[in-house]
Amino acid sequence: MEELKKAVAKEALSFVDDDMVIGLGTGSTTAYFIKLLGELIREEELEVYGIPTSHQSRLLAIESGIPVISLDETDAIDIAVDGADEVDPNLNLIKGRGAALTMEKIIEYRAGTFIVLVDESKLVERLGEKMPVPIEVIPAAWRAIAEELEVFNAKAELRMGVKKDGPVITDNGNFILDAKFERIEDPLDMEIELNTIPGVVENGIFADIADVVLVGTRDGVKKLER
Ligand SMILES: O=C[C@H](O)[C@H](O)[C@H](O)COP(=O)(O)O
Repeated sequence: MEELKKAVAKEALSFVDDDMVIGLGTGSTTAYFIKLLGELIREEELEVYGIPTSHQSRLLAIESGIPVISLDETDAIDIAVDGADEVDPNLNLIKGRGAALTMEKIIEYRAGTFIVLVDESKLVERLGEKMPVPIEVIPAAWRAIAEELEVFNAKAELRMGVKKDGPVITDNGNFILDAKFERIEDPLDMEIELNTIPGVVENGIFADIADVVLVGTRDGVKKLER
């Protein structure tokens, strides 16, 4: 599995050019990309800037020698590269296992080309088949929102910390609800609908924003495009 992640990360380097501003996703697959991007910048003396989507990607980018900037320091993001938890046949995604979904969506929505890196185990027929939808919520509203999600036939659990007592706190200081849906008929509709609940900051359905999905398979890297 690690080999497949490395292979897609390497393939994503073919989208990188000099003078680019690149959105840097979060997670184990993107971590390979960030390290390889650092090497490429050094070897080819590129003038490339990274916009991190989390503390994780920011720290790793700095460690890898990638100059980092923030969203308000640039007019345009050329490409963004990130992993995903599920990808459906229309290239709609579930993201947020690492609780970084809000900043990821802010940056990837604005990128000229959004490139997703996954291994073949992430491909599903229908979103929500295997993974819950992570929802970032204002802490004071978590219980009310969890109850409201029952209207959508979803069972929500408050995500708890590992090596920390109590709930996970996101980079933005919020909680995460993991919502297991019985069925998500229309990902775009559901994405919009969830964000209308007061107290929801953002949800992990990324409908209609991936341009390219690079899939690591045992027979090599496959490229899916919208
Ligand atoms: O918040 C985390 C992100 O959405 C990750 O990009 C996603 O969970 C994929 O992570 P990984 O590449 O580690 O499977």
